Amino acid sequence: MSVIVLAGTIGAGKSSLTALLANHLGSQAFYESVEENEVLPLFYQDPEQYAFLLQIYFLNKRFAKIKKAMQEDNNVLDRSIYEDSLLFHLNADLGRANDIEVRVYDELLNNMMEELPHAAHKKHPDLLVHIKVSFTTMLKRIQKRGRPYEQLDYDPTLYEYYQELNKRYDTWFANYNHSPKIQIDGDRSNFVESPQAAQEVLAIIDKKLKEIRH
Ligand SMILES: Nc1ncnc2c1ncn2[C@@H]1O[C@H](COP(=O)(O)OP(=O)(O)O)[C@@H](O)[C@H]1O
Ligand SMILES: Nc1nc2c(ncn2[C@H]2C[C@H](O)[C@@H](COP(=O)(O)O)O2)c(=O)[nH]1
Repeated sequence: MSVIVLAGTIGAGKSSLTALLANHLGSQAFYESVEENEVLPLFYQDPEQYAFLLQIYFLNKRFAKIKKAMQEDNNVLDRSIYEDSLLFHLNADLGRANDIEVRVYDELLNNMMEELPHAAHKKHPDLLVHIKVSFTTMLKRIQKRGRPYEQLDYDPTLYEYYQELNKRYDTWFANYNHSPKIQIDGDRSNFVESPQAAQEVLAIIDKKLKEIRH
């Protein structure tokens, strides 16, 4: 069984392209747990208090979604489990998790990653699609989507948080080697409002999937 997974910073366009791609492939989209996530708003209110709990929440939900997504071919996952550690360690580096929490998280993540092949028939996705956006675009997209607790006027310190996150994604993608990968320029391709841009992105993904599977 194979899945395609979307990766990218906050507001990059993962959920939007997940929907487009799943519709194009006639498969199921598995979105990140956000709207029903009771910890997320608490995290943005008090990151020091909730960074660890939020990460355990997301890790657990991601693992469950991978198991479900892997039950059929060509399903599409919104954000990869490989980004979980990036997000948690950014928060830990900002002092929002203590050494014990980091140790507990790292051990749990390692154990769960070892269980992936048994739980999901296959350890890795067929393809990871990274949407790269500039920091300026990231901020614009977060504002456009309009989640109150993500806005800079809610918490101006989110500027540095988002800036560091976007910077770390470049290194993360460069080092990612768990599966074939491609990168989409989210600054230039308006696959949300331009049907032509959407077709172009889907054609790029189709081409890569064909290469991988033949
Ligand atoms: N390529 C794009 N061009 C223009 N707007 C986009 C693009 N990708 C996403 N958006 C918009 O940016 C916001 C965030 O998109 P979303 O898919 O939720 O990103 P993510 O899931 O990566 O956080 C939404 O309002 C969406 O309509
Ligand atoms: N601290 C963490 N926050 C996370 C994680 N995964 C998502 N998120 C946050 C970021 C956004 O506010 C929201 C949705 O993410 P998008 O990238 O889809 O905008 O949830 C995580 O693992 N840790």
